[in-house]
Amino acid sequence: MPSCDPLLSVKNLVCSRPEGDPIFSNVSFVVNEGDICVLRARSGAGKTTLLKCLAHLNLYQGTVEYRGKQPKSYGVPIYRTHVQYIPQRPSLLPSTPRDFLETLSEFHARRKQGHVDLQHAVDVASAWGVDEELWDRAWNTLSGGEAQRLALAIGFGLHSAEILLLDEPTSALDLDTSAKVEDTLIEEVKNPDTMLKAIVWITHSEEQALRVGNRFLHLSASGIDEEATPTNGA
Ligand SMILES: Nc1ncnc2c1ncn2[C@@H]1O[C@H](COP(=O)(O)OP(=O)(O)OP(=O)(O)O)[C@@H](O)[C@H]1O
Repeated sequence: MPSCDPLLSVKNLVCSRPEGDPIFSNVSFVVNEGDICVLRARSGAGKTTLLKCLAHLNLYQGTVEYRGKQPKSYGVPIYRTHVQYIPQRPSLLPSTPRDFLETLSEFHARRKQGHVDLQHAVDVASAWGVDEELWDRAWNTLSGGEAQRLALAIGFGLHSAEILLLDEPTSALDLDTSAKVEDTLIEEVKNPDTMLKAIVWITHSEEQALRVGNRFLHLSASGIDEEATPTNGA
């Protein structure tokens, strides 16, 4: 019988600065299959911090459950392949995109997470205008937009994430390239034959929020509100 648990369930999340004062508290929401949840808030409100909590990369209080179970019951590394955070600035990674993809794919193969299609990542990046030679350049020599597209393509190529947590994924891209990336991501969520089932997507752009989102979440220090349309100037 199919599970009736939401894909991701977040209850009473609190995340604090090292000094102890909370960045946000009382954050509760669910993510269901087919959702592209746009997450907006003023700068510094804690959007990146929230995505890192969801990926179990930050300490938090409260509960995060993926398909009804907490990250530790999957093993945190496995959990992170299913609920995958893609940072805004991948250029801080060591080595090259190809090395990173191969390292991750070896990890996935070892854990028998299914087929690891390296060529798929290369093809997706090409469709987004990334030259193949960039796969072998050091991350820190790539432009912000090149690094951003390669990091996203790696997320796709691994075919293991059911939920992508995207931190301003097109912030470094021009409008045309951004539109291509948006279309690929939306199609991937809509297509029942692909692994990807939902996205939580941070954007400062109201226009982009309206293009990609079917749910609109607004984060503040006191919690998260769901809105019918994205908040102006978030
Ligand atoms: N490791 C840390 N130590 C201290 N403060 C931190 C740490 N990480 C984040 N913060 C603080 O937490 C707050 C939220 O940061 P976060 O990056 O999550 O905000 P954001 O909403 O994503 O911002 P932006 O829209 O500018 O990217 C900020 O005030 C930030 O300075």
